[in-house]
Amino acid sequence: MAAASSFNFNFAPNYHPPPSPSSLPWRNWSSSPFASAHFLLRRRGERRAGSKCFVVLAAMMDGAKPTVLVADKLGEAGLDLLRKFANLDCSYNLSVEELCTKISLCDALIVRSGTRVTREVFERSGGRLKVVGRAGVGIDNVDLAAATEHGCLVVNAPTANTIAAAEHGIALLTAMARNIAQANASVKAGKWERSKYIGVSLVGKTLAVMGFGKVGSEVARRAKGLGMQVIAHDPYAPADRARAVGVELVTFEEAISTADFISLHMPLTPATLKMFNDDSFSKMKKGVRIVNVARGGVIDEDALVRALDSGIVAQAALDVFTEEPPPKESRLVLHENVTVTPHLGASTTEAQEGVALEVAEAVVGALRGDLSSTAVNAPMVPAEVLSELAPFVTLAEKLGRLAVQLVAGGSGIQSVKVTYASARGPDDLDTRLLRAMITKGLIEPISSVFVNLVNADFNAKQRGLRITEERLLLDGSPGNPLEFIQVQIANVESKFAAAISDSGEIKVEGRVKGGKPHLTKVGSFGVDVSLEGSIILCRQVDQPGMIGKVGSILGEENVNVSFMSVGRTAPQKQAIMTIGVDEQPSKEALNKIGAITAVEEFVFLKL
Ligand SMILES: NC(=O)c1ccc[n+]([C@@H]2O[C@H](COP(=O)([O-])OP(=O)(O)OC[C@H]3O[C@@H](n4cnc5c(N)ncnc54)[C@H](O)[C@@H]3O)[C@@H](O)[C@H]2O)c1
Ligand SMILES: O=C(O)[C@H](O)COP(=O)(O)O
Repeated sequence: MAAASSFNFNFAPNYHPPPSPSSLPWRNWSSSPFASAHFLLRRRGERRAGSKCFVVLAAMMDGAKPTVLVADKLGEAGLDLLRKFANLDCSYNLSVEELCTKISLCDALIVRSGTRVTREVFERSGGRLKVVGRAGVGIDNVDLAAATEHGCLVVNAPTANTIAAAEHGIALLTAMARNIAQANASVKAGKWERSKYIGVSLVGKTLAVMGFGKVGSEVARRAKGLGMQVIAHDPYAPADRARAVGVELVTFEEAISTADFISLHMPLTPATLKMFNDDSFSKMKKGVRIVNVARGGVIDEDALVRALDSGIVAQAALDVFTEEPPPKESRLVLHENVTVTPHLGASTTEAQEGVALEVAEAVVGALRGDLSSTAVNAPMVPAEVLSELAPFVTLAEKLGRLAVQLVAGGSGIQSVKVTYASARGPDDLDTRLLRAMITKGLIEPISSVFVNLVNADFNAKQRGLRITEERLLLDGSPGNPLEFIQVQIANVESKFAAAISDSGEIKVEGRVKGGKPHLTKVGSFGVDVSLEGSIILCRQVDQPGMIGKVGSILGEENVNVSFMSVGRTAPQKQAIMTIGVDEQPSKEALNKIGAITAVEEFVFLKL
């Protein structure tokens, strides 16, 4: 039984709502099975031990210490850790031009929300920048698409400031309800306005938590402790997680129309941009109070001013703004019913030490090819799965390399079909890594780009390469993750005609035998060679003495033959000889092989 699927080229970054949360395990860390785990980072196919996950990255500066630019203030614990491993350049408040000038000398960049990491930054890095570390949660200040296109890993610190942000949300909620900021200013101005600052009670009121992730759920817990009725809206949060906190998940409309207080905790994405606008304010209960410790951009700030003026919104307490710092004359900031703080949600001593360590560990890990847990623009595979998949990862890349080298020059490759034959169901077999490695194998021999797990899909898309994946569900026990992988390139000519299968595509198939990748089929011919070094494929009329003839031509050239094998259709008919060689034979030697009378065609393939 085969289930075909065309692969989605877009390695969607976290925070860009996917169709289902489970399809993007690298988003929404609190609810992900990987939340507190470490992830394995890999460099150029070299495997390292790790406890949980895997990301391909080529970031190690062999020998030399990497340079890390810290562009926003970072806690000392993080800086100390970074110093042990890298040359640190702590330069704050850089202009765009200063940042772009420095970046070509840096292997990693660490920022908070104060620095925008734009496409220009990646472009001007000239390929040196391998990791961007965001010392915090929100990655809306990092151009993830550009990072991915440049093969640059983005990591964040998703957990260390959760409690600080939740506490700040509760602080704003209670301060707003009791006019603390306004009353404080009034007393300090020499006034004593007790009747002006009568507040509202929280107990028994309905709080709608918009975005039930890490911060939202902590706010919900605390609000319940204050005696509030808490409902939540989050299209991607599991209902059972909400139920466990005693919170009902409701629709957006229901949340905003029934709440006395609304607290915002979603990321800023194209989907959430200005989701609180004239239309949504018009559906709210008159006198609603709003807290925003998420991102300013989720509110249309002009619409909020109108809603405040009309009394639909009685009060707002805001830690974040569309533009930070907001303009001095901002009507919103100056509004008497608005309480503001300068993006202080994560600003506790504890949270800052925490994020600094969290991001420093992630960046150092990424640069070293070690453990990290927080990649936001790369898929990951659990380590236990990785250890099983490792030989198939090598096989996948080599099959891609072989297949593309079999294409005759001038044929444009557009369509590649990958078949995974396995007794495991799709839920038990994560093929993203294999697909990325096949893509790497397909692209690298014919281009100068370096393809890694971060940018594989992007590079495929750039080249107009459409890769479809098919699963062949085999009977039997799923002990092995895969029985074989097949790569087929359609609508092309081959420089080795025997590589064209009966159905007209270039076809190569491989299996893992004794932990080693083997090529087991070329076109319709069964072969069996270990995929090491390079290989010569020879189609010949099956007859005695061929191995000896080819062996002596290579021997004269001092080319070491690691193996030879012959697969034939029938005795005395056609056969394919596969010869493994450690060195590349000269053109003359290859021509001599081609001149052997029985040889009908041959090709030299580099692995
Ligand atoms: N003010 C601060 O200093 C501060 C500190 C920490 C976090 N934050 C911000 O708070 C927000 C939440 O952080 P977090 O750590 O809880 O992130 P999170 O990823 O754990 O949670 C975000 C939640 O929002 C949900 N969501 C996505 N789209 C949504 C939509 N359209 N409607 C409703 N929910 C949606 C997601 O499913 C997720 O559950 C982020 O914007 C983050 O940048 C601000
Ligand atoms: O997304 C976050 O983590 C918060 O907004 C904190 O941002 P900051 O690191 O700039 O304080």
